[in-house]
Amino acid sequence: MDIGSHDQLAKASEVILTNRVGVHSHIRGLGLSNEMEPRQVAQGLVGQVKARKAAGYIVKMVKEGRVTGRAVLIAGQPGTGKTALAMAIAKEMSDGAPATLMSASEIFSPEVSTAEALTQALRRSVGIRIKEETEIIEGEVVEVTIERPATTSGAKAGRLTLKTTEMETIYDLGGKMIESVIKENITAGDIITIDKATGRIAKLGRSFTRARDYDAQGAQARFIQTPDGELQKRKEVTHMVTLHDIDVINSRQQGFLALFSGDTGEIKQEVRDQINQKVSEWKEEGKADIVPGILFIDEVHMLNIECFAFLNRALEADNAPIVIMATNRGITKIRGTNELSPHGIPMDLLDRTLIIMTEPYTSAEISSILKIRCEEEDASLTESALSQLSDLAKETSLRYVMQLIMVSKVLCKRRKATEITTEDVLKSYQLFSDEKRSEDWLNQHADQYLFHHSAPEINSAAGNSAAAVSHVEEAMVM
Ligand SMILES: Nc1ncnc2c1ncn2[C@@H]1O[C@H](COP(=O)(O)OP(=O)(O)OP(=O)(O)O)[C@@H](O)[C@H]1O
Repeated sequence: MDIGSHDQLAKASEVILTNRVGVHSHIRGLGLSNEMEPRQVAQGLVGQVKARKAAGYIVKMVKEGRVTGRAVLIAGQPGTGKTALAMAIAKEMSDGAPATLMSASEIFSPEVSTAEALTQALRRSVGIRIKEETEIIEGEVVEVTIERPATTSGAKAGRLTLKTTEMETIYDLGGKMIESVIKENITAGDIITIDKATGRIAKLGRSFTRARDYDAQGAQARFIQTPDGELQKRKEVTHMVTLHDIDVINSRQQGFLALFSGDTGEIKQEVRDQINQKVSEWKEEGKADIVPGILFIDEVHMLNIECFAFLNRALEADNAPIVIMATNRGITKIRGTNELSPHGIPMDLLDRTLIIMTEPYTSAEISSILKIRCEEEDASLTESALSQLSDLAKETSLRYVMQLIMVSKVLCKRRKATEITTEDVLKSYQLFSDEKRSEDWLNQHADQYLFHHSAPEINSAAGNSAAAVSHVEEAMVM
């Protein structure tokens, strides 16, 4: 069999190692200093300092658990980083309270009502930190013996001797435990814990007394003291689940498997009432803490008046999460009505909302964002190609230009070069139209299309964009 040349194999492994790069994958946090001051470029975010600082205060309040049921609106022109900001907030929260990110259109589905979908989203954003005492066995492994059966059908038998500084015990191992011991590669001298309820084995490190046993210890070998006292101990562990997880597990017709399929259907109000009551009992008994998190609803203008009324009410409930909304709409109709309102959001909800405005980027900021994106997409480009992309972003949009990076990279690779040049950028710009050029095209060829409505304001916008595009083309030909 021909297993392929070295080159072919190298190419195949290159494909396997390729990481998928998402549109916001470069965002790692809000990039704030300890004093809550945003750095101009940090953790993948560029500029937008006022909005980042405001977002930082929201995160701080949520982390301190001091607020519940607030509404925040991130408003700004398209492509000014509203979703990027929400992603950064979610990253900042990653180790604590839950953060749910969704688009308003996800609320509408044939399976569940909008009220149910919103309730599920809200309850997914409230965490319950459950404290539990579990029994563990903790000690240093003195000896592990696993007897393999002579026939394939026979069961394995095993014994594990563990000790502390004060005692030593031999445990018989069942089939599952034997598997864990083999998988974790447990050997004499390891300090381990065994969760008695689940049988899960965790390696804590190697015993100091064995530090000189082998010359070749792994670089990360962690040496620790042999535990003292009893082998069996009680330890407090905490788990974080969301209210929605508890709802699903307790909703009989769903079962916990619905958590994996995401197909939870409607959950009865009685189930939720019982769970709320149980959770407040746990809270009073000190067994659990309620941790309200964040629900981010992008494109919030897509919600209709009923959804807004529902949200308004839901925010008044105890332990409601912070609802962060984002929109790029100006003064527009509230869906489901003929009423105009700023951002398409009813005034009563706007009135209780903290608004964070995002501002358009300067040329230098656009250039910085593009540079970060090129690094993220592993694309190296010449200085002139970068400034050409920045110019194009001003004429078209930041989003469109970000897409050109990947196309230019493919073109560059095809001509076996390593650095994207202005020619690659120009070619990709000519291959893929931006929104303004496609609109311009439609207006020019209106008579060849079906159902073409020529709106005067669209025509004038297209006229401007045509001028802008020809200006870019001129600049690129030079
Ligand atoms: N300040 C920033 N720093 C780094 N990347 C950014 C910044 N702002 C925007 N981006 C990136 O630019 C792209 C467009 O931004 P984003 O989707 O966040 O805009 P938006 O304001 O949500 O737009 P829309 O109103 O159209 O939904 C994304 O890939 C985003 O990650």
